[in-house]
Amino acid sequence: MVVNSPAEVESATSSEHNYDRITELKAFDETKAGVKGLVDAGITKVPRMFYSFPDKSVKESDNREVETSIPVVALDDIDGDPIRRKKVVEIVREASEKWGFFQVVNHSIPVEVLDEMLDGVRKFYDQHAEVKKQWYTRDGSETVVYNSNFDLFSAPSANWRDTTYVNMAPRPPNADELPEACRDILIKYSEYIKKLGGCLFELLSEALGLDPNHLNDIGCSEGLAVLYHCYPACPEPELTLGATKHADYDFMTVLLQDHIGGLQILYDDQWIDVPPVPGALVVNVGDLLQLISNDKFKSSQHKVLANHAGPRVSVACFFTTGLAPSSKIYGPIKELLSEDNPPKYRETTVRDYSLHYNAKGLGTTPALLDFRL
Ligand SMILES: O=C(O)CCC(=O)C(=O)O
Ligand SMILES: [Fe+2]
Repeated sequence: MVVNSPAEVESATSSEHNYDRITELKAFDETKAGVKGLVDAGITKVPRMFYSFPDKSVKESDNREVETSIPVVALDDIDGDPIRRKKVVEIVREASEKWGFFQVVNHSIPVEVLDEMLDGVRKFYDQHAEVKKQWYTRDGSETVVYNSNFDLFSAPSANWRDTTYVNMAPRPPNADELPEACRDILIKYSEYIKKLGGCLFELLSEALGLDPNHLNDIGCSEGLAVLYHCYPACPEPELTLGATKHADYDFMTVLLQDHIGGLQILYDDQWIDVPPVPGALVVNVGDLLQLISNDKFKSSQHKVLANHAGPRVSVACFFTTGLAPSSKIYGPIKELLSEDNPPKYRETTVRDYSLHYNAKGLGTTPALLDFRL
């Protein structure tokens, strides 16, 4: 059966849902070669397991012009010039309330380091499938977790991407446990990102009207998980997605994307492009920051389109301790609450929130809603 319009995709994916999906998923997973393996083998049709469902919550026919796009903020001089810092905090506040997203430039990570990081990711995924296989696993306790679709067996549709995941803080792995293809730059880049993360959490604290150290002091920048993605060129990009609509499960994400583009955020029922800006990093508020800010800051849903061009690579740095054992309890920050602003969420640990999010997988209802009081 040849399928090409979204309506036909929907009908195919629902009426033929009993096609041998599980067998196909298992066969795909057992190749340990990911989506890149399919593309390298010369596939010309997107297999059904990757078909995405039309998103009924978004008005596709609505062509309203959106008057603005997410801001790009320059971070130079914010330590030496209090007036400039105030301006930057104001932009960060507005963007975090309205979009949950902004981009930063002049962030003190040299552009050569950004380029080297993206090159390292390309080098990792360009390795022969037999070499990469050693890292392919679904065991989250491994130091390096490379696979395609962490939720392959639970999500309604698979994404056209492969991902590798490494926890770089608070307990970084030994260098020799990391893949040689990107080892050195991964360590160097993580150091830069930890520093930048500390500085961004200061700005976010100030934007919430708190002491600059508040978010760092309560542990928001304690954990860093680095996820590097590969979105191979797709022969039929209209049938699938690079990443299904989702919000991030951490406090904050700092994303490095290459020149190809495809990242979009959902704002006022419309998809807005997050265009690649040379030298920029994309910053977004995660679910846990929305929770502790009691909805002042927004963890926006976003997705990644599949593309004929590629592979697109990106590096998403998640500020979270993820599934590591955690005893710290997070709930809406007391200083932000009042009679008019009572807590909107129940308390949780980072681990419990992450477990809940992972169990749901992408493409379901937002995990954060399940923590609302
Ligand atoms: O690759 C991208 O542009 C976005 C990745 C992303 O949304 C994620 O890792 O959560
Ligand atoms: Fe994301």
